[in-house]
Amino acid sequence: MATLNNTTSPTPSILPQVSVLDFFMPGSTSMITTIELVLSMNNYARPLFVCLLLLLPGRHICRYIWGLAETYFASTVHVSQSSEVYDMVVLWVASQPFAHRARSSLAHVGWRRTFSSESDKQKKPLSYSPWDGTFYFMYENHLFWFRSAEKDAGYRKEEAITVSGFGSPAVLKQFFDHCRDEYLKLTENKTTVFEHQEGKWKRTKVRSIRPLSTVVMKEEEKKELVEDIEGFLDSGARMWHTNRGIPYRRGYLLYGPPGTGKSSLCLSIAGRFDLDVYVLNISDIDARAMNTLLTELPSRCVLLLEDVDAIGITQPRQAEANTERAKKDSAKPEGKLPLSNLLNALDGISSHEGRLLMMTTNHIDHLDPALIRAGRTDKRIELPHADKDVMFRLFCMVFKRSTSDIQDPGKPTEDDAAIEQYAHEFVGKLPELEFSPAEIQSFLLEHRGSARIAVEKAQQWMARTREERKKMKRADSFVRVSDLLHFTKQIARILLDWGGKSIHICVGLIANSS
Ligand SMILES: Nc1ncnc2c1ncn2[C@@H]1O[C@H](COP(=O)(O)OP(=O)(O)OP(=O)(O)O)[C@@H](O)[C@H]1O
Repeated sequence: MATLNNTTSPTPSILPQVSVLDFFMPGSTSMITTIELVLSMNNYARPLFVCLLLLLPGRHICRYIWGLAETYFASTVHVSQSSEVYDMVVLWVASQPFAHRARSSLAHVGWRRTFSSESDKQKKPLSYSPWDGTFYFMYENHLFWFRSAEKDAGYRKEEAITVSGFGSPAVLKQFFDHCRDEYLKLTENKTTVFEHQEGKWKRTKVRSIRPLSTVVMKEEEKKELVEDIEGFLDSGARMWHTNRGIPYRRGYLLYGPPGTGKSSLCLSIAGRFDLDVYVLNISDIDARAMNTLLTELPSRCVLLLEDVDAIGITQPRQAEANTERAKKDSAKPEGKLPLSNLLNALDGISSHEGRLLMMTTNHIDHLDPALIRAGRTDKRIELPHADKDVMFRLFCMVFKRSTSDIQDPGKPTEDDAAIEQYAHEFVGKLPELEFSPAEIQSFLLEHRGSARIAVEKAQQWMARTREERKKMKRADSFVRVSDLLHFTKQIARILLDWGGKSIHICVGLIANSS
């Protein structure tokens, strides 16, 4: 109790003096009061109070010391979201225990499954990665910390991460190599497809490699293509080209009607040579963005330009330069990339060496000769509608048993000889070069439970498909007629307008002259 009395009694006696002090040193009154309060505290309260007082600046001091240590002794690697390294690190981090304990996380739908071979049983599985904070972990007995935050990347926000650690930068690099190895394990036997978004390459799909044998086409042509690419990707090929001053690039054009396997062949080739596919959507970008994207391509990859006839770059260059209309066209949002820019980017000084260019088109005759001249397009491969051989092989591919198929034990299965027999019957019922492999495959899949039923229904399907095509053609020609009517109306309106104006001018002139 005595102590309590002591704490209260001195305060009023010093007030008159401190108010004068306060005049010269604002805040000194309360400081002196606090000191007196501490001095008058009992033995337990005093150290407790002192500890609390120390703790407050202590936190700042610690942070300051940590900052200094980080600046002078830690190594840091920065990774932006648009880089593939981001996936490597975040995938590794997401699989670590500290990530599961993180109180702040970013949720993703089906993200890890993109890479792994987990079954698709679960609908929209969620995965989490630590987000917005600092997360500490041990790697090879070194303390590392991972930070993620949103950063300003010019006109938009971009997620960025940093990984830091004390000690030699070599350990940090070793950590990144480890993340890379884990990532490569996940993408083994997979083809990664990149597309561009906001001027940056972004991984959009990771697909299981499609075996080349599943793309049904003329075998000699396929073999020739594979050998050509093998030669191009050979370890000594780059030097060979350099020594002879020949640009180290190769271009292929795959052409044919829709659904004949052009895209499938590109993906399959990429898988066969363990290359990633970069899909360039030309209708979406201007010349500058395209140049930047091309310079960011890795040293070995497939650059895919799909439907080159349909992207507004097909006008011959002469016409492009001369006609007013072409100038107007080039201002349109679609096809805003002039052909000359594309050609320069593909094989000009700044173009990328070591890439495989694959272009696909449904209309080779619509293409500018400059785009498909030798040197830009080294090989042209036609993928036509299905002939007898293609139909036969498609049939066998769908119905023959594969060793990795999961068999239904209750279901009788036909042996390969019987399937081949059915395949011959099937081929006999359909005409050559009328249907695309995609159409035939789709029909066969409809009846994949029974080869016999597929054969029985083949002619019915053929008649139905022909009928559907006729209807589509009629609808198409109707659209064309209505387009023509619309066009005629426009012309008539312009003529009337023009005629009206001329009469008006003539009347005006006559009136003036009289
Ligand atoms: N030659 C083929 N061999 C095996 N499958 C094929 C073949 N052609 C088409 N298909 C199948 O048809 C579907 C469509 O094929 P794909 O997209 O490769 O055709 P495409 O020629 O690129 O068509 P488009 O010109 O419309 O882009 C795919 O599922 C593919 O498996």
